[in-house]
Amino acid sequence: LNEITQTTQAYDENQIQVLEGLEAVRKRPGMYIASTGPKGLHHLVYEIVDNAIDEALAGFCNKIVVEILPGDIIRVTDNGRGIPVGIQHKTGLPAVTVVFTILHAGGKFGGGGYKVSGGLHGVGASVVNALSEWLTVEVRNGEHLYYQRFERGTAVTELEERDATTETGTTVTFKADPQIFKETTVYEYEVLQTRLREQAFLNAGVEIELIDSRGEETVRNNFCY
Ligand SMILES: Cc1cc(C)cc(-c2cc(NC(=O)[C@H]3COCCO3)[nH]n2)c1
Repeated sequence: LNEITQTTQAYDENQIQVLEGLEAVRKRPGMYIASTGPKGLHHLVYEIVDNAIDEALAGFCNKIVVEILPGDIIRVTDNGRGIPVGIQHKTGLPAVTVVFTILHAGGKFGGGGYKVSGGLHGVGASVVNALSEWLTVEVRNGEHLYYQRFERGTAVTELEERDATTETGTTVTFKADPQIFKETTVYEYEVLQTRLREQAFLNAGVEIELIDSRGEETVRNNFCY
């Protein structure tokens, strides 16, 4: 009984932690991203790409695709191992759900929950999730495709196990929340292009492709050094 109680209890406490963390991000976005203007909007993409780059630095990914879809929806896909889907003992939640809902205030290098100038060092996924009208994550772990959807940071589905697949990788699709980004939610291709080229240069061996499919003609650029 204790085991069940423990899981149930942990779930409740963690639920509260999740809601408090995400509420803080939505209340004071400027504490977590540069601004809620165009710079902050583009920063959302960089936070997600940073996670895929971490996987590449770990040696398990060599291709990252960033796509701007109609409606200024962003899709980032990597061909890494896939974020773990196993249940995390502490929270009783799948690890991938924790990545998107628990505010890892300490960051990778310890310290407080404050923003570090260069970004959130690969722990910004929950911040992006909190500031998105909706976000979906798809994980391919070589056995199945897993899927989960969030709205303004709150899970609106469980982690669903879907079709079998031999592929591995992670895809995150999100729409920035116009309630947060009041000035604009339109991405500038050149701004993303400049930053992604830089990231490809700094992380030699990782191919980064940028695709803009918002217009009649799809525009694409590949960066690989
Ligand atoms: C596009 C995107 C967005 C986010 C938030 C994470 C990732 C991501 C995270 C990882 N990999 C992991 O988390 C590691 C860590 O644990 C072992 C399996 O791989 N690959 N890709 C990719």
